[in-house]
Amino acid sequence: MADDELTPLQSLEGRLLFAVPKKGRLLQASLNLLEGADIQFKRENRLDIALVKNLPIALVFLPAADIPTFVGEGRVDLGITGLDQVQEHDAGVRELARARRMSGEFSHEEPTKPQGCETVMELGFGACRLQVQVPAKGEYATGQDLIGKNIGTSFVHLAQEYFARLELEKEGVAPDTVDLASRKLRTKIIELSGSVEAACALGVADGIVDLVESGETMKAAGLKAIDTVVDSSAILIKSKAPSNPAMVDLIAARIGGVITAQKYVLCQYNIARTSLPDATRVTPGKRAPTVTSLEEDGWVAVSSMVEKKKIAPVMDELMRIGATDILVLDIHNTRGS
Ligand SMILES: Nc1ncnc2c1ncn2[C@@H]1O[C@H](COP(=O)(O)OP(=O)(O)OP(=O)(O)O)[C@@H](O)[C@H]1O
Ligand SMILES: O=P(O)(O)OC[C@H]1O[C@H](OP(=O)(O)OP(=O)(O)O)[C@H](O)[C@@H]1O
Repeated sequence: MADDELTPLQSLEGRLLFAVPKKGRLLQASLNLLEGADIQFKRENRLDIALVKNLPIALVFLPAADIPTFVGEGRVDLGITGLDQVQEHDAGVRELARARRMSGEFSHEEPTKPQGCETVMELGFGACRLQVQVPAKGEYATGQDLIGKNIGTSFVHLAQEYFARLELEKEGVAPDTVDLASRKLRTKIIELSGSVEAACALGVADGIVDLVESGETMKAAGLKAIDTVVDSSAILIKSKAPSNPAMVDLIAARIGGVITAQKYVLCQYNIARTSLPDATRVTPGKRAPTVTSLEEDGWVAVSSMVEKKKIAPVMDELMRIGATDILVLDIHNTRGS
């Protein structure tokens, strides 16, 4: 039977599973990355699995918060999610392990694959911070002031660890010497699944632990940040035992190429050979600039990758050292750079 005659679930056999956020802040940038890496697929309406046409891969569309679980348990080979979600998942795994230790319960079921996920690379989008926030006009100024209070959050495990540390610090105990979950938290962590910023105004919480990007939501809700728990951005993660490591490397190389292309431009110009040391200083390239002789004696053409965000001052500097015919070109894709 041909692949297109099978239902997606039937034809997953032999395919690398790649989890992609099914909605929300990371969806569009993730789809752009897949397109740049020439991962071709058609997502049928309401189906969360899509077979890739040109590679032995199946995409699985999952909530960003669940992707670390699927990858960490080795059910899915690769995934795109936020570092905040990976850290929250890891904190949950630590908590479960501690709870099991404390109750004397040990799992007899040995996992068939190594557990946990590894970061392959940062993806250059989805930058945000998980911050402790309190009413801007209220009495709380530090995390310590919130000890014993009510905290609203979707990141319950990270919040629990954060306040466990603060409580230990306050008692003068070094957090690293104590099992964080082996003691009862005085601070009350209240799990909320969205619109966390409303919790203080509505009297549910004294403070919250929530994501901030532009700060607009926090400002509109009359909150201010008093501490940062995680500095996050989107990452590519892989399972510790992927089904096809060579395919994981291929996808990672393709995605890496797209990210580099998005981050850099190619700067080309002509310059007197005597000024080449200055030029190399201004545009060192990722490894070294490419220098070609020109027909005109004493002149060379230089070509070098420059970070997009630095290109304007670099062009100013090139003009200053006597470069001419300066061109800046977009890079469509890269590999091996
Ligand atoms: N304001 C933001 N700016 C940038 N990235 C964000 C922002 N909010 C969240 N993120 C990133 O996107 C990830 C997914 O968040 P998002 O709110 O889009 O999830 P979701 O799956 O739609 O869940 P929910 O239904 O809880 O909102 C976060 O874990 C974080 O890494
Ligand atoms: O600093 P800002 O740029 O304003 O972004 C921060 C907001 O974005 C996220 O929520 P999202 O809009 O994804 O909705 P949610 O509250 O349903 O999670 C986050 O939980 C904040 O509420």
